[in-house]
Amino acid sequence: MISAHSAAAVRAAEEPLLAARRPLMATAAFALATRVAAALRREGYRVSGSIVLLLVGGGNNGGDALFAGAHLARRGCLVHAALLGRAHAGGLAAATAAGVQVHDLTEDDDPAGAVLELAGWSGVWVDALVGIGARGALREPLARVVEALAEERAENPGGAIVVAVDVPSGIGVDDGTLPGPVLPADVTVTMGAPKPGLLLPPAADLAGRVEVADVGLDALDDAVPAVCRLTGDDVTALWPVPGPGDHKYTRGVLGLVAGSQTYPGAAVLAAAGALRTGLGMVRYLGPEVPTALVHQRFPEVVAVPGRVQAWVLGPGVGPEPSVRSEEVGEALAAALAAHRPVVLDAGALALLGETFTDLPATVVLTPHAGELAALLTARGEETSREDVEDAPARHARLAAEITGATVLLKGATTVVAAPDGPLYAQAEATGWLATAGAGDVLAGMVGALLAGYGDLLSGELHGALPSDGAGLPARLAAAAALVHGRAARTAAGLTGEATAGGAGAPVTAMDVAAAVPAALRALLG
Ligand SMILES: NC(=O)C1=CN([C@@H]2O[C@H](COP(=O)(O)OP(=O)(O)OC[C@H]3O[C@@H](n4cnc5c(N)ncnc54)[C@H](O)[C@@H]3O)[C@@H](O)[C@H]2O)[C@@H](O)CC1
Ligand SMILES: Nc1ncnc2c1ncn2[C@@H]1O[C@H](COP(=O)(O)OP(=O)(O)O)[C@@H](O)[C@H]1O
Ligand SMILES: [K+]
Repeated sequence: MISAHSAAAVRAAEEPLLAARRPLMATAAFALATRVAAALRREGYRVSGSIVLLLVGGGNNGGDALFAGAHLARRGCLVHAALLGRAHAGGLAAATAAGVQVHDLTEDDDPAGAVLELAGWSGVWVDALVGIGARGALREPLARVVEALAEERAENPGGAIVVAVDVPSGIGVDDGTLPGPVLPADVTVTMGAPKPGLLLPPAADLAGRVEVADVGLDALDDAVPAVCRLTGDDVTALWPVPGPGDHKYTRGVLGLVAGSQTYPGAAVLAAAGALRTGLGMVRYLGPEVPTALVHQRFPEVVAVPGRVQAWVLGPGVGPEPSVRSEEVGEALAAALAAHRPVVLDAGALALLGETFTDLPATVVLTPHAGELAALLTARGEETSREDVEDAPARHARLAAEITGATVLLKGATTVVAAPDGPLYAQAEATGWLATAGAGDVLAGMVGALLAGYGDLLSGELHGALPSDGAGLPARLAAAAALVHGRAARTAAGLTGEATAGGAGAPVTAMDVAAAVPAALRALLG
């Protein structure tokens, strides 16, 4: 698992070390210099003779860069430092002593022009304007400098390597927002632990490759992270694998109220997602047309009511009131009364306007940005789709707090929030996944996982959710999002790992469901 910690948590972990006079900045700077050298070599450049431009702000973030610049100068780089704030005194002295050429632009009439000129002949730009001490959007003149560099980089994408120190300057460190201009990085060297904004959209998309420099913040090992990203190993540990003692009822039965006469296909897609995820049985409850379609594709689906361990309600049901949405409402009331975990998707989300308040965290909502905006607005928090897209984590958390439920907000990076505990941010999807019905498949997958843990989540086995079971629905939802993303990559002809390159090829939602077993095989061995 990749764990990100808030700026405050990082500062708290630093405090005792600084009090004990541990040389944190020296350690950070040495790691930064090493990573800059490695980035140069990856691109096929020699370190000695490379020209490096340090963009230095007035805080310790700039101090890191100045000390790193001294190391790089001693390794034969030609290092320039553009000072855009009152520079860290020790760092400046070290840099000057090592032969770094210092350009004090704090009183310059046109700092953006001066930086652009230096940037034009530099092979690496080190962004150390602000780190975790940033407050809001970059102020002038930093904003203008960053805008000019970002424009130059967009026009000349194969140009300089951009290395951000700790975070790309000006991102919302704790919430992943972009309050103002930010220079996209190729590499972010982050100190001690990743910061939430390096995992959360939209800021995470500007961080490039994130490398963690170990500065010995051991206190963070025991701290609850602010944001997590599950890796393949976490999913392997979580995924229910049947043993010799299992039968279909112990593996989990999922009740599915999805699809309507208008959108019958969603029933098939949600069933496909659930079945490919692995569970004992899917019970489908719906009208004639979708039932026939489901049976045509999956004769193993049982279409009579009976015992279930979890529910998926709402895919392929329109948001407007209808006989079908009433059925969804009745199923939800029954599931809540029986303390069963439930996934609420599409049409079921519209029921949450005024009714069904105070939900348990075992209810998982799966909105996309537009649906989350509608849900929040219906709950008195006027919100547009753009608001959600600008701050996905904040809005997912708000919806979780208002409803009590776990919220899985779909997008290129899928964010999962419970009312408390860490957020999850999973980014393994490919753009090909943005296709009609892919969300229905995901709803089925989340439902199947909840069914696998259904008795535990219902508190039947343990009387109550065990303490390490708090946050389990969010972890399971994040695991489903990881596998869904990897299945899409597999179906598109990419390798499952998100780091693999290549464009791949279009996929349908059914292709994604069909690729889930292959994605799981790669994880479960
Ligand atoms: N405390 C330490 O000794 C360590 C600090 N580290 C580095 O220090 C950084 C944190 O340093 P600081 O607390 O000094 O803070 P920063 O250097 O991140 O930022 C503070 C500076 O930015 C300015 N600033 C803040 N918001 C701004 C805005 N919106 N527009 C323009 N300027 C703005 C402030 O006036 C101040 O000059 C970390 O990100 C990390 O890079 C690391 O070296 C590890 C050890
Ligand atoms: N740009 C993107 N890149 C990768 N995945 C995406 C992107 N946009 C959306 N997705 C994913 O595609 C799926 C689309 O789901 P959704 O919008 O609910 O579609 P539908 O309602 O038609 O099923 C979600 O899993 C979402 O996370
Ligand atoms: K920075």
